[in-house]
Amino acid sequence: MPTLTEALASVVISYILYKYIEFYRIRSKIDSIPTVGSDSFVGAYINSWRYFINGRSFVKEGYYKYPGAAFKVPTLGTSTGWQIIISGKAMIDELRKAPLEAMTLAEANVDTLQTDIIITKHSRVNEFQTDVVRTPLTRALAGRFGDIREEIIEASKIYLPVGDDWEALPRAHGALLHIVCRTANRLFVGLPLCRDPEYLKIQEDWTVHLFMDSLIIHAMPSILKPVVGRAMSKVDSLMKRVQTFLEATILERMEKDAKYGPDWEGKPADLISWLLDYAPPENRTVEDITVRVMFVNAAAVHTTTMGITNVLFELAARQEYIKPIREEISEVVRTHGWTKEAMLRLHKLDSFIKESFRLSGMGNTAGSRKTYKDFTFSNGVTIPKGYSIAIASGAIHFDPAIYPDPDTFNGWRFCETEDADGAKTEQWRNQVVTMDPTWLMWGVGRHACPGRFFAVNEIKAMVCHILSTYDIKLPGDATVPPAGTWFGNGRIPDSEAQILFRKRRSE
Ligand code: HEM
Repeated sequence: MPTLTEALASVVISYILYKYIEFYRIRSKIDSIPTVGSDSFVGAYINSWRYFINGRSFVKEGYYKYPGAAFKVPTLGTSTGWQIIISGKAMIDELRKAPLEAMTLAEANVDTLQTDIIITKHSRVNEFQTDVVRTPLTRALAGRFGDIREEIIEASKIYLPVGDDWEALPRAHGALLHIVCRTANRLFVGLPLCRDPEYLKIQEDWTVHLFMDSLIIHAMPSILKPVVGRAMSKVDSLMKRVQTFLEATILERMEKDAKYGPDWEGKPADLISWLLDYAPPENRTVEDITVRVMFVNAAAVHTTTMGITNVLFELAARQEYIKPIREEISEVVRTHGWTKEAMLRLHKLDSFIKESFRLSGMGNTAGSRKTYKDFTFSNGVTIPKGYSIAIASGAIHFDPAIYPDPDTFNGWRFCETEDADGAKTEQWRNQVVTMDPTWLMWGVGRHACPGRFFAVNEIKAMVCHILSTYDIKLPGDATVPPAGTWFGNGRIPDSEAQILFRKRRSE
């Protein structure tokens, strides 16, 4: 009879042996793609943690070693344990055009976020909410700009200090998160729900739970994932709670649709109406619409918050930009009022935001996809079925051949050109929302971010309100913005960093 210790030891040894055989089986299918760092069983495991902490250096190394080609890095964030990364115009273009039957973002998300375990039946669904964001939500931005601006102003009164003297806003990132979440939900679900503290807290928190839970599930032995992973996740109960907030509204809208047809008088122009308009019959349920409202919040809230936080850190650190941007705002608003049209004409601010996005980044890679079948690029690189692929966006955004002097912040990089004699001409090129193979903030192709127009309008409207109402600076008059933290492929702004505010005195 083996002792308990012997029995446990044999379970552990069998598990390691199984992982060892599995590792080489999975790797053998992508052996032709070079690895950054070690690709041995132990070396790759160590590197997957190093990639989690400092993925940027891996992507940069691969980008310069294998230009226009593919390389792979070990990662904790996919079920194969590998992330294949590509660069070069031709490969990016082929990924952009890859058919949905070959690879999708949704499948990459199912894998990275372990949604089959965490949100089970809602994991692999018809993604009509993407069409809703792309079309009716984006079209409504002009008509609902007044509401968006009003919510920014009202939320700022609560979350931003407004004394005559400098006052620190501790954890600026957290305060901005509340403003962004309220503003987004003014558009998504309207008043009064967009100001309900419990509803907002869930919308702010649930995405964080999803990310953290998925990381823990990736680290578990496969056999435990479905039961332990599911049991520990709070996401299901949060979804049920949001359903109680939305149920009466969704039912009332469905009733009115049934009674008066789809265009009844007084129908609110919000996410709930648009989702019901776009939902196939089998998806017109309270539960399904609730889940979509949560998915859109997940896509919209933390991304936009990171964007505006980085922009404000840069502005507070680089005081010399504040005056020209304020002048531009006054001039444009004098002609166009507080409208979406005005936001479109803020060229200097647009360039500043784009440069802030480029330098502070948010992701190290973009255009994540997982393959449903083998996919071969025209240069002969094959991505086998079931593997994850992405573009080396972080390295591309710092490539000196594309962005001269890439490590230097130049807020006018995208709104000025310099001739051979160094004379500068104002010329607006490449807005922040415009995509191309060298500007990958929004991903690529059919999965490219459909919410980018809303995100940029919201960020511009927030900057306009803040610069018109307050002076801002960093503690100690620092001229370098707070550094962010990298986790795997993402960069999170310093959540402890402060911004100082006072009632506007300067021009
Ligand atoms: C600064 C803010 C934002 C950033 C940086 C951002 C970035 C991205 C990126 C990189 C993707 C994946 C693209 C790809 O894989 O090719 C994406 C997808 C998506 N984003 Fe955004 N996003 C932002 C804000 C928003 C907002 C405000 C919304 C909604 C109103 C939104 C809705 C979506 C949706 C629905 C998708 C999925 C598209 C699909 O599956 O085809 N995003 N976003």
